[in-house]
Amino acid sequence: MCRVLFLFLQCSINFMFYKGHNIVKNQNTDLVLLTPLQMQIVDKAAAKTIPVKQLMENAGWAVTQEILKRYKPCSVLILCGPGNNGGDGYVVARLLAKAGWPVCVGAIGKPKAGSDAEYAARQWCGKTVENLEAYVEKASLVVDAIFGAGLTSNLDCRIADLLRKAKRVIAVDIPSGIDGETGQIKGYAPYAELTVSFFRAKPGHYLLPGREHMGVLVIKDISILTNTIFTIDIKYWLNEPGLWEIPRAEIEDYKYRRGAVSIIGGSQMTGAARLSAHAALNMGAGLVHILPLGNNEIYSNFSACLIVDNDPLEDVIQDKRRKVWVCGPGLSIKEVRRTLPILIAAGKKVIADAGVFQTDQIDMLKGTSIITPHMGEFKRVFGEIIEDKVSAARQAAVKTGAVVVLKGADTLIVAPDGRVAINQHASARLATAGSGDTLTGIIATLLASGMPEWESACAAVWMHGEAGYLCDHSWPNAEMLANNLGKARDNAKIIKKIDN
Ligand SMILES: NC(=O)C1=CN([C@@H]2O[C@H](COP(=O)(O)OP(=O)(O)OC[C@H]3O[C@@H](n4cnc5c(N)ncnc54)[C@H](OP(=O)(O)O)[C@@H]3O)[C@@H](O)[C@H]2O)[C@H](O)CC1
Ligand SMILES: [K+]
Repeated sequence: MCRVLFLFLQCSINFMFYKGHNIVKNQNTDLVLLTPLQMQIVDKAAAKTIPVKQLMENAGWAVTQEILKRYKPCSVLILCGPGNNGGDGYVVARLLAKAGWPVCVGAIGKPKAGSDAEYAARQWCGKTVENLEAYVEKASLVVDAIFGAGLTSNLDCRIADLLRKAKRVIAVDIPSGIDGETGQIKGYAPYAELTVSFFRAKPGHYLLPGREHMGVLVIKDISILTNTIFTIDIKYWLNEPGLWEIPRAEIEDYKYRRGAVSIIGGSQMTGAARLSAHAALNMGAGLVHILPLGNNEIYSNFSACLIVDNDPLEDVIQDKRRKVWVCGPGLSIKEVRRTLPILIAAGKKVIADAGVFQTDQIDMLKGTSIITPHMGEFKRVFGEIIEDKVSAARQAAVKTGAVVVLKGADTLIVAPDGRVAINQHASARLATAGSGDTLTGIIATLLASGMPEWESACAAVWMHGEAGYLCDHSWPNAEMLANNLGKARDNAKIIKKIDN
């Protein structure tokens, strides 16, 4: 009850800040992810009201509290780099030693004269060791305060070798070597068992491969005010309820207002379109049509709730109430070429999946609303990833004008205007045949119910993950996922109620 009240108050305050502000629009600030560069801007803004020395003290205190909460006293080596990450490390050393723990510091580089990190280093009166190789092997815990947001290039081999020898690592802000924006590894990065970061998480905490290195990730408040976020053009969010809102069923709803989903049904691989339809029906679409390109009987026998079109596509698209179409699941390239251009030319909102990714013809996708490739399909259409996958997905979104759902263990939902949501709400067990068709049906339902493109895709990806979690310990197949969607939708609303 208290938590609900607290969250309600917090969100009301957040909402007051949102109003009238044109950068973060009606979106839960708790879900904002800040790039290292944006974090520097926040730090600078925060430093106008709280000195950096105090922020550093708060950061070090926050890390110390997490260590004291989780571990019994043991020998700790704190590796401190030359910047403020190292500064946080010196604070941890002082506070842990004060709590009676056997602590020593290993200095990797020297803080700049007059810097806040140098100030923190001077406050450390305990043991500083030189022979780091020997100490790192002996220490029960190694605190990695070498580099955080300020990492600029690959980790030096000596530092990498040192970290390799550590048995159990606790990372301050982020494990050294992980790029806070992309989650990529710069040379080497340790696998921490606990990572304590501050104010807001960074994209690199959730993007793979970085995410695998975090262990338990804890984000601590260090007294930076939420309103410092509003000076920044936020582009990254964690995909959780609160980032989007699912329309409620209203008493005056009728089937077309709830949303009509139309699916092109392949003539050979008929399971995919049926799975999309099954998901749309279970997600609460007002009505679901399949337009078969052959094999009508199998679609007609599928479900009494499904409407199977008898007329050709050219006629069916005249129905203005049928705005949202799924094109691709189970389709051959020939079938895609026969249908996709007609849908786009008719101004339909098209969710393009599977069969549309069989060529490298990007132009074919222009005018679609949402595309949902997995990494293999993405590379086939857009080529190898040269920088990182977020940049590649952003470029693809700009080129096609569509929201790109780049499916994987860290599914990205990227809008042509640059917004990126990172999804971690999914288990590896979702990787099963038909799972993508189910996702397409969920997206179509939400889009047909009036949600905007990016929000529909974000909500659908979360609910797809939730449906997988609802399968408990069994291995979900696509039908089981679809069967859990009603409950997944309810759960999204329950969490949403608390957050807003
Ligand atoms: N609000 C907050 O979240 C706060 C965070 N704090 C902590 O501050 C760090 C960020 O501090 P910063 O000083 O910007 O950066 P780092 O400590 O990560 O590193 C900067 C120094 O490291 C050198 N560097 C960078 N990469 C390498 C490399 N590959 N090899 C060798 N040296 C490297 C860099 O040298 P330059 O020549 O590039 O300048 C710097 O000397 C954040 O992560 C938090 O832990 C604050 O304590 C309080 C508020
Ligand atoms: K670190």
